[in-house]
Amino acid sequence: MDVMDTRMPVTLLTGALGSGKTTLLNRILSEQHGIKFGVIVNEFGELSIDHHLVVGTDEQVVELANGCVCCTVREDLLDAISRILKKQSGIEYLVVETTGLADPRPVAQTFLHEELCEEVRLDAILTVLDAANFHENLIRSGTTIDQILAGDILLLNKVDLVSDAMRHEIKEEIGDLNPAARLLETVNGEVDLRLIIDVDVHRGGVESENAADFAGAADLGSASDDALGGDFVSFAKLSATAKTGSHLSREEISSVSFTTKYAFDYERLGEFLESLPKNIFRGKGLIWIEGYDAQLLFHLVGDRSTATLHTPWPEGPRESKLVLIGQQLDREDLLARLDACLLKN
Ligand SMILES: Nc1nc2c(ncn2[C@@H]2O[C@H](COP(=O)(O)OP(=O)(O)OP(=O)(O)O)[C@@H](O)[C@H]2O)c(=O)[nH]1
Repeated sequence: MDVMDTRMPVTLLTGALGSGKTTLLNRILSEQHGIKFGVIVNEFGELSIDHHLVVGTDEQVVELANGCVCCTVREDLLDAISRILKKQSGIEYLVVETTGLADPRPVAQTFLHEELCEEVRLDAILTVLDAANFHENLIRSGTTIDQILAGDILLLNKVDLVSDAMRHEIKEEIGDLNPAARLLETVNGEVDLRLIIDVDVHRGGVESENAADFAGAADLGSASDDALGGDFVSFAKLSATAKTGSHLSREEISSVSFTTKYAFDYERLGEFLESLPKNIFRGKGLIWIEGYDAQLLFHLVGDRSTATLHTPWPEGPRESKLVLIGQQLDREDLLARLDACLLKN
């Protein structure tokens, strides 16, 4: 990095649903590094659960509205970053976590926009890969390949869940797809932060190797801007329109969200979660179980689910939130079955 470069570095954190992005983010935020991070999270599904799971303070964490950041909410991203820059909150470094379904390339393009490029610089695109669901994710969504191709650093996470032979096979496949990227293996996102954060300093001036691609893309963006009266928002809208309904509807991926102020019955909820259909490959929830003072944190990734006691419920009325993501979901059936797990009397 140029020693005079005072722009705020941005790490773009991407990777398939449930690959371990929030786990890594929390690791980054929790370590003693003396850097004040700002975080922007974007989730797929109408409910934000990550917002409650990220360890930063409210002031540090900005949540983007529902949507896939690569398709529909790039304007929000631009606004969110501009607000962070204006706030003078002392934030020195920004991490943007995209949904697991986002192509990071158009998101990265946002940082090259003239409104931002003098104040922020893309440090690296960090792609988290789920070793346990590597092939399933490749088959399920074309964006998994986009995420691998775009990554400057690839973290092969969850290596604890696969055999050595499988790990080697996956590493070879990744190497064939993106030989230029730095490939690191991790469990629960445990990694030396110097290898992933502010890498152009630590690697001696190597800024995002894929940035050149985005520079080209940004030029294209400017050309469209001129045609639209030089207004980036219009360009973003145009791209959004062009892309809306593209990859998510083609892949028939959707989400069902459920919130309730009633407590769940432990047994009934357990039976429901164990009998989830195979077309649901991601689930996340913070759930109130009758008789428990701590929130139950539920995660489903592929065919593996965990339920652990999280932090105690804050004072006041309790509200459970659950999101299920999959292909060709039977929304009415899922909502009715969830409702049947509640204790309403
Ligand atoms: N066994 C194992 N589990 C992991 C590892 N990393 C993360 N997990 C678990 O995987 C689940 C999903 O992790 P998250 O960090 O929420 O994944 P994410 O990529 O943020 O998920 P989305 O926001 O839905 O895309 C959680 O239950 C984590 O505890 C790992 O290396 N090994």
